[in-house]
Amino acid sequence: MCGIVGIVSSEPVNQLVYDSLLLLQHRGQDSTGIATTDGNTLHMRKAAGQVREAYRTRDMRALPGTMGLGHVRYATKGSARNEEETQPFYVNAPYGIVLVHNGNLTNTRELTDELYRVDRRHLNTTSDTELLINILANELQAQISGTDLDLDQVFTSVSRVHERVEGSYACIALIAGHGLLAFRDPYGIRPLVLGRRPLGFVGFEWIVASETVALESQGYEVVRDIEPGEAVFITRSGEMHSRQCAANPRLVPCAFEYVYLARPDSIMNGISVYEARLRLGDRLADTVAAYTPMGDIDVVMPIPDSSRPAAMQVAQKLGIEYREGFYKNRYVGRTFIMPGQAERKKSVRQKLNAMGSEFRGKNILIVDDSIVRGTTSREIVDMARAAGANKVTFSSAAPPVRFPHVYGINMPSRRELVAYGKKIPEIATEIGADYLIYQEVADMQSAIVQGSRVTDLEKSCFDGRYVTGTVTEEYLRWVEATQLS
Ligand SMILES: O=P(O)(O)OC[C@H]1O[C@H](OP(=O)(O)OP(=O)(O)O)[C@H](O)[C@@H]1O
Ligand SMILES: NC(=O)CC[C@H](N)C(=O)O
Ligand SMILES: [Mg+2]
Repeated sequence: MCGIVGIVSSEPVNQLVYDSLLLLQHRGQDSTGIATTDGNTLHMRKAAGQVREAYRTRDMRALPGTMGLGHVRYATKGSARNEEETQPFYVNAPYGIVLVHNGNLTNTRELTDELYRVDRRHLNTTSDTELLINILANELQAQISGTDLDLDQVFTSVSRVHERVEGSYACIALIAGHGLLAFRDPYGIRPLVLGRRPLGFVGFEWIVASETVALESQGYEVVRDIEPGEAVFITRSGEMHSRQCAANPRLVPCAFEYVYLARPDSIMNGISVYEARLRLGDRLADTVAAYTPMGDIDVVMPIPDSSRPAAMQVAQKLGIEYREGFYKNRYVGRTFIMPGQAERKKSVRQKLNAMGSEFRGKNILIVDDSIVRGTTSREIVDMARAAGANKVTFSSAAPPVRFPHVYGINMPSRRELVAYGKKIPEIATEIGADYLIYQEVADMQSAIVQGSRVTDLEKSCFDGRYVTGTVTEEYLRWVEATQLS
């Protein structure tokens, strides 16, 4: 996952894009970039690290213009450390395009070959986003007949992108001199939402972003989610046009957004992330009650931050006291999205500290939102024991992660997953817990979608079923062999 935002206004947008990226920082910490346009010229600043460290005043001054977009990256393809792969990507024809992408393409080998052989385009990195912008540019170029660009040409190009590209992609592009284009893959795997606020007497300032938190915190009205397969084009003068560009769109959003990635105060596809996490806690409590003798638990404890809503609900439903025994260092970011296992492991210790008084002699039920590599759970169980806990029961509000995630979350390799090829008692031994309880897949799905129009979720990392066509055993092996450096 990454965080993306695009804004069309009649006033300078650089600060608005920056502020939006700060609100989306939880979606990516590797690098960031902003591009703006003041008519025909595209201005761009990119840097490694988080938003607050990346832009200085002189960088912001170098980003004039009334249309802009921005990106915070959590790399899933290529390299997290390669500056060349920091987004936005730029191509000079047609017109000049910059693009930001949240997601991961699964037919990159075929696309790389086609772009070279048929389209005669050069790729300079191994980023899937560079592929995507070149496919879009190529299709747009093929549509243009005169010098001007019309809506049909824009939307037909997006239809062609849907035909050629497989995987997940929520994208925003600026076409210099023309407008802002946003589109979502035909399954709507990654999120994208449209908002606006009044500007002047008749017009609106428009925003497109990964999460509603970027809209609401800045006073934008949430208009709606961009539909799977849909494209939205906002002209320089603020007219908004949209069209369904996919042949068979079907909403299958990523379950992991609700489990971990998104901020709890966002609403995605009509589902409040916070409420989904509360319901995950409710269902988990039932499973805990079914498998654990209740006398075995004195307190319920979350692992800050993401498991808090679920843990509160587990405690309430079981009628057991909720205590916060792990104190979180607010200056350490999210550990799961850091690149490299050594850094992730070290950061769990830096991030969380166990308070002895909450553990000594007690039987603890620890609740986390998910267990992926087991980095957090191993350290946490160890810390709980060192702080004097008696029995440690570990529970996860998501089911075991047993399959690679190929749609925009960096868990490409089965051997990295602590649950891969193991039964639950074996995983418990691996993380050092006395008992281990996981959410059931069906309970996770019903907890997330309850009361919404969403009927299915992209949950391949839990059940091994991939919604797009190209994900074969051979592909997974290739991903494992060439995984992110
Ligand atoms: O099994 P693992 O590979 O360790 O991954 C799972 C853990 O990583 C995440 O926490 P993170 O520190 O990233 O963020 P948070 O503060 O939002 O919980 C998640 O909430 C789990 O705690
Ligand atoms: N997490 C993402 O959305 C990553 C986007 C893109 N695949 C990259 O690696 O840069
Ligand atoms: Mg966590």
